Amino acid sequence: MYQYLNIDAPSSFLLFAGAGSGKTRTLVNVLQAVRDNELHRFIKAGQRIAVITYTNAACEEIKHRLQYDPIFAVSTIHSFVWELIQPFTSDIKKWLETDLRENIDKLQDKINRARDKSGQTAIKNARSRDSKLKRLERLDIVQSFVYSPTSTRLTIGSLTHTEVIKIATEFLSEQPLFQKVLVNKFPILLIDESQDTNKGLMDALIQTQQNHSGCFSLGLFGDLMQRIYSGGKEDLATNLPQNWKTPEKKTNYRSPKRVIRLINKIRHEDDGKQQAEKPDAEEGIVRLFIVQTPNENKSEIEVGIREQMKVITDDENWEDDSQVKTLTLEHAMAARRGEFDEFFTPLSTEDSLRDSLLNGTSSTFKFCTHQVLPLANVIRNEDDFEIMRIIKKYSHLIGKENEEFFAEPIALLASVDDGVSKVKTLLENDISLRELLSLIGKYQLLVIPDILNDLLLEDTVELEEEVELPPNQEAWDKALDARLSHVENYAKYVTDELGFATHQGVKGLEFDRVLAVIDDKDSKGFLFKYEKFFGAEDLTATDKRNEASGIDSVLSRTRRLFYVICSRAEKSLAVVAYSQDPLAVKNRAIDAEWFVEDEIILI
Ligand SMILES: Nc1ncnc2c1ncn2[C@@H]1O[C@H](COP(=O)(O)OP(=O)(O)OP(=O)(O)O)[C@@H](O)[C@H]1O
Repeated sequence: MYQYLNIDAPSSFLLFAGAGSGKTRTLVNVLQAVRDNELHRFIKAGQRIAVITYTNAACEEIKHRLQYDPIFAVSTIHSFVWELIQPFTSDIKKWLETDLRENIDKLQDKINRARDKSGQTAIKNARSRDSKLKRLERLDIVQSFVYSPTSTRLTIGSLTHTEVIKIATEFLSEQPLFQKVLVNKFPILLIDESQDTNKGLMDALIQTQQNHSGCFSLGLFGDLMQRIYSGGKEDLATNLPQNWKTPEKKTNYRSPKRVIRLINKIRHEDDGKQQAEKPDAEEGIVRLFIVQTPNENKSEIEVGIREQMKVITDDENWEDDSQVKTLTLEHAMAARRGEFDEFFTPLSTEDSLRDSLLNGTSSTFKFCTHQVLPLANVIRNEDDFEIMRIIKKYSHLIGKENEEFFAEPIALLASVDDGVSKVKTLLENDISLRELLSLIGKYQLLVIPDILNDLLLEDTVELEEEVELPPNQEAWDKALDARLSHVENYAKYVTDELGFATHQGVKGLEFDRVLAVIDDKDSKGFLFKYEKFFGAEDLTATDKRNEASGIDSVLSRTRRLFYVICSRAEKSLAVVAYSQDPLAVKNRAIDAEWFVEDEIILI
């Protein structure tokens, strides 16, 4: 594949291959080879190699494997296109003006045609129109636009995630100059997980490649069977330009034989592509546990299943939390099982906090995870050196810039000491975040962000009347009552150190032992329905029609997600299906030849 990236005679290619076939590994190896052989040419020409991945975690992994060499620009698709469009302020402004006007007209039209002018929908449309009008009016004063893939704070010049993709797509499709900017800057562009890249943008990139085929190589990696998000280019494999290469990879290097047989069977109902085992593959073990619902003891049941897996596989690690990855459909389900729901649930119900809660990026979350928890930890361990380092670094209490410290250093250090020992006593119990922060605030061991500080003060201030808190603060007010252990588990969850992840979040990852929990009732989503897929719930006429005519539907989406989760296992796999009709699930699993009778355990 290295030869495709020869910048004197580049080729473009699509490497679509099944799970664990080494796509990501190939991507990294090929890039290392380019760097080893052609580095000087790129540096001389002031050019870089672009790599687009689907998540920030995947970005980090690839950057790490490429030793953070600056010749590679590794980013998510949003960050990548933002970097490209950012200098074009006046073009962005023009695009935004047209887009806002079109949307305002559309909304106005809907409002005019609404039968009930004071109904919920009409009111929502009017609100949305007004906010767009306001944005349009203030467009003139924007000096430069801003975009952050992680921040949810919108300022007057902010662009949304959708907008940066749309703008880049339109610029690439309609401005030859913009295509030139891209290919001059990045003569090689590789996209991992390209099955989920926005369709319009993908078309524009392929068009760009066709117009610059002599000096630009576009390489796409992915697997249509692992398409989880809508909006991707479904016909990517069947509608490629003729001069593209389509190398194949048929071996699964990740999973043991039994898992490969299972995922081959799952895939058999979709595009039918099958994988072979690597020569030294182990046999591996899979089991399907079916649990009758409703059931209130899911956590205990899953602990029991892990004990059974330990015996079945003769692998002690099934009992060790850190050695098993439990996959749930939603974060909320992981939060309950991973005991971080007291902190997570109230914050996750607030839309404006949700994204930063999941990637742990906002300053208030960081305050909790990077200041409060480490401080509590070193106080618990009586690590005096670290205690002082953290307090000094974050509190501004100890140092010449604090007049109080300057005037009476000994008294102040005594107060810090007092505070630390009170915190230590408090930490002997699983106290709430509120209790801990109150004490930290009282002794000024850290600088508490305003949003939390106001909530801590509330008890002591006599309020004349009940004040309604803004939604953000209300959510934080509830989260402050979380026990500290829940905040600690949350911090581990967002850094992937807790043994839980979501079905959608594990694309591209691999784990020795996977416990995949299938539980529609506990999830609020409507995109995936395992009960239907497993035959425990009737299909609607539309489901049947879609399935028969190959239209993407809840069944095909669920099948692909099932393929993704089962294909993460490197040694053994336990699928736990909570169902209202265990027998139907069992029959379907046997009929489809996913599992044999001996591998199915009814609970
Ligand atoms: N040729 C190879 N020889 C040995 N091991 C390999 C080879 N190719 C890949 N592997 C190993 O197999 C595992 C899966 O590889 P990789 O993650 O690159 O696959 P992938 O195709 O990107 O998978 P997925 O689509 O499921 O994310 C990794 O542990 C990788 O190191």
